[in-house]
Amino acid sequence: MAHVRVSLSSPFLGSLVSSSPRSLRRPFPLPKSAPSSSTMASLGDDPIREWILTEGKATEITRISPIGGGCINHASRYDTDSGSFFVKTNRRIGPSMFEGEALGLSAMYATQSIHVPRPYKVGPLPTGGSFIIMEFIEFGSSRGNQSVLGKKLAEMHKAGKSSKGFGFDVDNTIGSTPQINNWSSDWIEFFVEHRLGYQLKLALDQYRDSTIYEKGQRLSKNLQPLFEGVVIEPCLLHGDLWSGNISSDKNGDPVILDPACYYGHNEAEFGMSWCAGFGGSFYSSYFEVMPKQPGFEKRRDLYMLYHYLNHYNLFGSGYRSSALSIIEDYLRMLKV
Ligand SMILES: Nc1ncnc2c1ncn2[C@@H]1O[C@H](COP(=O)(O)OP(=O)(O)OP(=O)(O)O)[C@@H](O)[C@H]1O
Repeated sequence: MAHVRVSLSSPFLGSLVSSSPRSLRRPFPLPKSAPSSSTMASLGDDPIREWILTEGKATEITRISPIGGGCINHASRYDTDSGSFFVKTNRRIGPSMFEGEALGLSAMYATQSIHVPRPYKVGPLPTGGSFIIMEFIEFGSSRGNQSVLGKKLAEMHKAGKSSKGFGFDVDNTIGSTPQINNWSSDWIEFFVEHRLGYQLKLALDQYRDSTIYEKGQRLSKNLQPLFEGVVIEPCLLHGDLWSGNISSDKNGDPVILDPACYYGHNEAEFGMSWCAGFGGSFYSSYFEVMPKQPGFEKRRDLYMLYHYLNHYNLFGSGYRSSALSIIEDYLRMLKV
């Protein structure tokens, strides 16, 4: 999914902070009558209505309201006599993007740990494009309790195990950049090839940035000392955990949305922490469930580097110096 990354601590985007990213726009009331035969005949033209009025077990859709906040997709709330549904549509991109999102949501949902919307249906739109229908979540007013967020995220990491190694069953996107998830039994190899390597090559191709490419490659070949004494089990990651994808439900429990899931080193989950505002209570609760591993602090910037490079590739040179200085600091530290 595409994002404009907004971090209160970001020196680049501070003025873009939206005051109410989750606010609903003006709703469009629908007629309350039961579906007529002509409506029924046209249901096949509208697979969203069709699913809601059949498998969704509703007999009428009472209102459809657009929801703001997203960047690349159109989001709506469908209110029905069997509850509300959250629907995203994209008029240009086929179902593969939403299939990736749905598989990620299903995997996280299956851990029964942190609240994520349950995905119901993905499909093509008859006029081109695609849709996803999922559980509608009524958000609460607060951002939720940091300590509970840390604990529940760690529970998800602990419960979400993989028998296939590092990767995911489908590729997905990080922002709008493809994220390759080919399975691998070796975490460093996976991270070097499909995370750092992909972004470095993109920077070379689109900006001809041979400096960042060559220094980044040199770092990639010398990562081993950062992982000494660490046992890395693949665990389910949200993959794009920043403040725009974290909320709370009306009970105050944390909710995480809009994932770019894969199975990876749990510490890679903190790669977006520079846009997430995690505090001390978040980390202490997290580490009670998923103990901190030796060298955690040394690897923290490495995992951020992937996302800084992605921001550089998505949004341009404002992020280049952050990415380059992380690379150069590591080259100095590792003496390579
Ligand atoms: N299950 C849900 N129930 C209710 N509201 C939701 C749900 N999922 C997302 N939203 C809200 O809908 C808005 C758009 O969703 P989302 O951010 O997933 O859209 P997108 O266009 O796919 O993403 P992006 O932000 O990556 O462009 C967000 O502001 C979010 O708060």
